[in-house]
Amino acid sequence: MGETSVNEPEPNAAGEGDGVIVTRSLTKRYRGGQLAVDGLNLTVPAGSVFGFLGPNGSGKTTTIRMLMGLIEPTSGTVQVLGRPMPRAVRSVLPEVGALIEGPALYGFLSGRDNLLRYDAADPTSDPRTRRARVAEALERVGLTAAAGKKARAYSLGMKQRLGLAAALLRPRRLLVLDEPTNGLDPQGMREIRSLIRELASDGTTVFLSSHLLDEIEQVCTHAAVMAQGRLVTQGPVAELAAGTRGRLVVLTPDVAEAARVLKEQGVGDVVAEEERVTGEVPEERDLADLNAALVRASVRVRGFGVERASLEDAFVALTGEGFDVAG
Ligand SMILES: Nc1ncnc2c1ncn2[C@@H]1O[C@H](COP(=O)(O)OP(=O)(O)OP(=O)(O)O)[C@@H](O)[C@H]1O
Repeated sequence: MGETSVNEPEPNAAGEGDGVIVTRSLTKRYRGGQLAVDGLNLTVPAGSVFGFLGPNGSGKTTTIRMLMGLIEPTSGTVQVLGRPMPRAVRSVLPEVGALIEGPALYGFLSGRDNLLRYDAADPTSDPRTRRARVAEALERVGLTAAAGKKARAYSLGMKQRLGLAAALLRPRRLLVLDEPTNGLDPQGMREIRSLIRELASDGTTVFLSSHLLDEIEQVCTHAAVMAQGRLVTQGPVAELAAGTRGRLVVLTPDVAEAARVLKEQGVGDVVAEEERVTGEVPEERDLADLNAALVRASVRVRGFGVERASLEDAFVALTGEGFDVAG
């Protein structure tokens, strides 16, 4: 591309104030004609743990590849750390730690030797402090005890952690993690999540993709939701779900009668379970009126309330689809 660092635009302070990652009308159409990402406007605030959420095939990996300068957009722009990608890829990537599609490891080398090789591949790293740097990264991800084992003997979770350690060999302003807990057991997932929280508490912005809604709710401060290549919504996680009304839950021994009354009162999607009836309350209905109607019909009510809406409720409300559908 004939890129030189001389005529590369300086990091733009105003641009970065807008976000560590900013995409405008970002679009990718693959050669076969598949429109994988369609007009994406993404803004990732500095210091956030940003969840990039979507069912399989919704365009997450394609977007991440464009963010990292691995593939060219068909149209639209990407700025990472205030600089345009892929043009500024050489100056941006050293400040970005990435874990994409599983780390590339040498199975015949130990975890420690893999990291020593990674570190040696970085022309800016000082060989005199290499061992100390690698030891610190191993410690950080909890792999010190297993550092001498060959990488091929590592579990999937240990491989992910080794990949994270490689991303942490130098201080990073941004970490980009593609499905970091994919294939891990619940314990491994918890460990990676707590590591992500710890990194974020040091001020690193973390951008991670996931197809797991509850994972995003547990670890992320902000999220963007994708469906079929398009952005459905983005913002602080608390606000995304707050915009959606949660489900009405009535606890009662008179399940059949309660279900009948609620339907009659215009409640949608009424589901009767054992000692519990749930449903969707229309916007205009006052909950107090519903409660009064139940009491009038002599339904014995043990509990009456609205469950907090989850991100999944928000997704379903925004797309009219279940979250698990493959794109
Ligand atoms: N190299 C490619 N050539 C053609 N089509 C592709 C290519 N890579 C991905 N696609 C298509 O683009 C769409 C988006 O895929 P992408 O991998 O970005 O989604 P994703 O959200 O990351 O899904 P997953 O979680 O399954 O990886 C899919 O329909 C996929 O089949």
